[in-house]
Amino acid sequence: MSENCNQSCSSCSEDCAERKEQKVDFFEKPHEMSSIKKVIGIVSGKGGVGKSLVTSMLAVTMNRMGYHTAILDADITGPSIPKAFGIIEKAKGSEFGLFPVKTKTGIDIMSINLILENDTDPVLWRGPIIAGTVKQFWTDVIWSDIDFMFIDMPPGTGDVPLTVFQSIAVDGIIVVTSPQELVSMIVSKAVKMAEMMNIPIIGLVENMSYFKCPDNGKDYQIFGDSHIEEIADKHNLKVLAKLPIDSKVSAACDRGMIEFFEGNWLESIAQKLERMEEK
Ligand SMILES: Nc1ncnc2c1ncn2[C@@H]1O[C@H](COP(=O)(O)OP(=O)(O)OP(=O)(O)O)[C@@H](O)[C@H]1O
Repeated sequence: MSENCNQSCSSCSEDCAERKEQKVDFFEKPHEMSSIKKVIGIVSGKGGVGKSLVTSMLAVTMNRMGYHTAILDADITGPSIPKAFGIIEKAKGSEFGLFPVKTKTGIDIMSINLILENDTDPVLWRGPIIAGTVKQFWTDVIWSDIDFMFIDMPPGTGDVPLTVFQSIAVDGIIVVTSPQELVSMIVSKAVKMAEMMNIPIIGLVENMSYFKCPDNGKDYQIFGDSHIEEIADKHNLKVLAKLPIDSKVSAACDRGMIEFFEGNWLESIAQKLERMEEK
């Protein structure tokens, strides 16, 4: 016990043996007309590492396997999901709630850009408003018969992702990293956050891991040697996939054609998620 103990664990940050955790359930219920079997959060330590790409590709991969998938784009200040799927129409509502927009292959999507009149308008909102909007995507949107919902989380481990994890009953998270960032620190932060929130980490995905030269077929580690395996071992986690830098993938995102990407990099993750669904 700290020598300055004031007997109030809720206002103290000491990690002492006497600490009494207060278990408060802040979970929000989804819309009463919604049916969502599994919810997977995709997180990253910082922006631009490919979190939205991994979210999109996972939804596409599981959709190809016959599951009804959905994406809740919780990245309110940097929404990139509608563009990757080439969605230009806006979300519609009824007296009961708001409906997600369906992609060409039937994936249900909700994103701030499907509501804003002009999707180039910046979202200049403070944290609580942003977190409130994400909560509404969960409580006010009618998500029908969803087998797997993927949440593209806001980057980092700050206020907004914390509120989202407290409000939405997430079944597991996948951490996306890239070799050039401070992976060790970022994974440690994500692991701590998941522990605090009591959410299982399904594993790590290393994006932009290597480049496969089309001329000689060799793999080159453009951003230097990867340390993802050691880091995963340290935290008793699994490396679920390593994605190459592939200009066809970024071109597909830019043209709104991510549903038609070719590659099976995420199939092993999809099979792992499939086993979760059976439980
Ligand atoms: N493996 C890859 N190969 C080629 N381009 C990639 C790859 N991964 C991501 N990109 C491109 O990098 C850009 C950033 O990716 P993405 O939007 O998925 O990152 P993010 O982590 O979600 O970023 P933010 O948090 O800012 O939304 C996109 O243009 C995407 O197409």
